[in-house]
Amino acid sequence: MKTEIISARGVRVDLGGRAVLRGVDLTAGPGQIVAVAGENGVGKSTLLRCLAGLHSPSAGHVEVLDAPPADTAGFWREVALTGDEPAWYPGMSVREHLELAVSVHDGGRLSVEEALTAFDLQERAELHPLALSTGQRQRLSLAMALIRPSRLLLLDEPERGLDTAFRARLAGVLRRYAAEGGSVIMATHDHELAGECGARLVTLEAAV
Ligand SMILES: Nc1ncnc2c1ncn2[C@@H]1O[C@H](COP(=O)(O)OP(=O)(O)OP(=O)(O)O)[C@@H](O)[C@H]1O
Repeated sequence: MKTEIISARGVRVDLGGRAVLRGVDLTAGPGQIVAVAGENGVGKSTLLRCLAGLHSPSAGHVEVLDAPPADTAGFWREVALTGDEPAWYPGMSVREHLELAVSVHDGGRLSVEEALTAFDLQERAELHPLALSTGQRQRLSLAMALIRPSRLLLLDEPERGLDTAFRARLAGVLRRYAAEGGSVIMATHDHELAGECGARLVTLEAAV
């Protein structure tokens, strides 16, 4: 029986006429957290986008949940991606954004109150997201990904804007997600976060 959630072999991605990724291998099974590290520009975000079906590899083979990743509704029911700040709905509060995530996905992994507590947003729940600080908005982005059911989280620099105390707390949130059988691939510069999550570290080297 196949147990891998992600299987990427010999992946090459070309952007702007040059290879950004070349010969990249990555696997992850249920309950595993993988931290993808490497210097600025080495291709971490590109790899995540490739796993999300948003870039096609020009060589190699990628399977996510037993099929090539595809930007389809069925794929996004199983996979949550965070990276660039999402567009927030005008006139909707933090709480309403979380309620929306639960209703769109037919139920939550967490209740809205649990998510507000886990991401320390209880006192900001009635504000519009743009009234939050940068780090608080990052916590909301992560809460939107974790409140809904999924089998795979693709997180691009989840530590962005977070203070040290919340980074430690995030490690606990991700460990719990993995303990429930979910897989996490995160691009990160934060080796401490990766260590606290018990993540397997994969360091990308510049494609030559
Ligand atoms: N659309 C694009 N067209 C051309 N080149 C691109 C495009 N997107 C990214 N690149 C290039 O691909 C390389 C990898 O970018 P990527 O964002 O994946 O790096 P990264 O490892 O995530 O970097 P960082 O740590 O700074 O976030 C960079 O040199 C970037 O300039």
